Amino acid sequence: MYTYDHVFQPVSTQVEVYTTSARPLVKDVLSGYNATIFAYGQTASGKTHTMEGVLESSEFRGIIPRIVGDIFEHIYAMDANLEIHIKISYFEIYMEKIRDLLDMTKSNLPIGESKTKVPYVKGITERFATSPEEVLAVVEEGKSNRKVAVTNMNAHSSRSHAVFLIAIKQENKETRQTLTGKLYLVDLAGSEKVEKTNAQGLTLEEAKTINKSLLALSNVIAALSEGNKPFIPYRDSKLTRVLQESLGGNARTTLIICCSPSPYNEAETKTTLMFGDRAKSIKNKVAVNVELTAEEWRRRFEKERETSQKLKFIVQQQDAELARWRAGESVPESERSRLKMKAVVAPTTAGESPAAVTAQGALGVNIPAAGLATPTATPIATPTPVQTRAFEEERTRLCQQLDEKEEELQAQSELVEKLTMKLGDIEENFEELQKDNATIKKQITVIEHELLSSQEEVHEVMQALEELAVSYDTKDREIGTVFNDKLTLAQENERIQSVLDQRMLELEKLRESTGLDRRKTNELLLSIFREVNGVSSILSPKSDEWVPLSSSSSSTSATPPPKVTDEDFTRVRVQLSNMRCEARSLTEQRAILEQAEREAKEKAQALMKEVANCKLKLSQYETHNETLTSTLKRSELQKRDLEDSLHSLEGQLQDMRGKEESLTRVEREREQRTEGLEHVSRELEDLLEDAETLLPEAAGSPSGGHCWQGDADCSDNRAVQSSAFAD
Ligand SMILES: Nc1ncnc2c1ncn2[C@@H]1O[C@H](COP(=O)(O)OP(=O)(O)OP(=O)(O)O)[C@@H](O)[C@H]1O
Repeated sequence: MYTYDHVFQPVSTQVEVYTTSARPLVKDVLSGYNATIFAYGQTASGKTHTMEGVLESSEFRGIIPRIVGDIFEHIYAMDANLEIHIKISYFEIYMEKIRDLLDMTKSNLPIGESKTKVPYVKGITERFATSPEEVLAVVEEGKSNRKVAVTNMNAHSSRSHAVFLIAIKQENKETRQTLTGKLYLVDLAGSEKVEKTNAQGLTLEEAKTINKSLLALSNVIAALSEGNKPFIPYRDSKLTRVLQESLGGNARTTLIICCSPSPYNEAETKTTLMFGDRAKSIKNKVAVNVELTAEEWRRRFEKERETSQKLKFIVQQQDAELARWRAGESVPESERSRLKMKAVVAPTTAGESPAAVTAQGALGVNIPAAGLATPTATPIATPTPVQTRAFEEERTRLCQQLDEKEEELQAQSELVEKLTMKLGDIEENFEELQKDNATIKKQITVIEHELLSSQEEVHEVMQALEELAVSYDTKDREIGTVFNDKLTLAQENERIQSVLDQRMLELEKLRESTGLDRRKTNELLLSIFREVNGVSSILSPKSDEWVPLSSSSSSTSATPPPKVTDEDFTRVRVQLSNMRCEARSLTEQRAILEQAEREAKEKAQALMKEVANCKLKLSQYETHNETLTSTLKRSELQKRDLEDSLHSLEGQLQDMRGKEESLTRVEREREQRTEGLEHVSRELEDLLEDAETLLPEAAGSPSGGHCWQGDADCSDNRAVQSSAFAD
């Protein structure tokens, strides 16, 4: 169950919404009150439609164009004695930055505080307007600037709070009295949940910031609705800080909550309804922003003084009468004091400012009547000439005192103003310094991280270098061993080659000698065969005659063979047996030689194999050697690269150390500056405290003429509100 002042149906028209929720504020603003209209709700629920609508359409125009029209209508019908100034500002709060929509160069405006502790946007553009058209032109300008920002920075219309401010200052040309009313028209950012939008990156940041500022708004509203909270967290976001006056302060505030009827948005709708319900219970403390002229203050002071003198006189008379009664004297009726206190202090509405009357009439705000009327109902005893003179002297003295106090007060106010400004500047500087400090700290952390990672990197590089050096040594040793092996192999190869050459020579010789032996053996065998042939021809069974072996066919018929004797036979037989022996020994020699040849061949083959093996090994070693050499070269290159990177890392390390030193220096300087600033701000606070103690003294003196908000001694407790105009 939620409670609201009014609920509009989906079919409600723009006129209905305006007439019910916004129109009553027009009179309030023109009577010197502050007013605010907020539009709250999730994206696309109709906030902009409600606040702006379609500017050009008379049917679909929203609150802004309608209220502007009404304000001007009222102004046109007002007293000609009033001088009216209308100033317009238009800004948006996006990602906790205040952007001036009437001057795009102002993208991060600070928030300041007026003398009366009212927050305002420092340096915001204020445009004077003399007609509704001019105001609407400013609205259009702001809207188009917002569109430019939208296209430049991704669509953020629904993610920024747009604040349109109309400040109306009325000055009575006769009395110089001024009334100031401010009207804030706020189109809040969409209040949807982050998870529902699937926001990521910048959008997520935006959503978080919006949620943060809307959370700050609901926290402020919650704290205000509880009513007994000593602290209201206005400073938690720029939105609540800027609109501090509108939230539980001096403003008549209307909150329009826009809800979606879709079941999909049930959660958001419920939150929105609860937000509105809670906001409903807040009670603002409204007061007219009136500035009294010095003349008005003096007039009131004179009145007060007269009353006090009369009262004093009555008291004196009554004291005297009492003394007489106490002394046992009877005071006759004719000498008794006839003055009644009531008659002197009887209130009257005469002299009350028109603004206060309007305020009472229109808003029912309990503003006590101002001033005291001269008593007319009861006659006052005429003072004696001595008393009159004394009064006159007293009056002159009091007037002088009043002038002095006024001057003092003026000087003090100026001093306070200056000090406040200085304090503001110092606070700004301090904030900036704190921001710088935070940035520097972040940078230091980043640099420290970088330094740490670089140190780790250097460490890793050093380790890698060490490992490389170790592997380099191992490889070097391996290469040395391989070189030695290669040398030994080459020597072995040479030795084997020489042995091989020797064996080849031996083989050659052996071949030659075998060839010679063969030839000899052949020749011998030939001669033996010849001889055997001769012998066989001699011993041929066909004839008993010897046929010479060499000429058996040709000389058969020519000469008869000689006669063979037994001796010849014996000789031949001996010769034959000798030849047989010789042939046997030769055959044996031949077999030995053939065996030796075979062995030599085998040996040669084995040697050849060994040589081939050696050659293979050599080529393998050479390949291995080449691989090792290339690995060595690569390792050397790597080593050189690593040395280079080590050098550059050392350079970086030195740079970082330099940076670290400079950062430490900056940090030290900053600390010194912070200390200095703190010292200055302490001094300023002391000064302000002194000034504050001096101010009430000055204001509370019997002749004090200024009335400050909340001053209990003041007969008229209407707030004296210094507005942005005064700033
Ligand atoms: N009551 C209504 N009648 C007709 N159209 C409406 C109404 N409310 C909203 N719309 C339309 O719905 C659309 C979204 O509304 P609008 O832009 O006002 O939403 P919003 O809450 O301001 O959104 P955002 O948070 O994105 O700024 C607009 O096209 C608007 O014209």
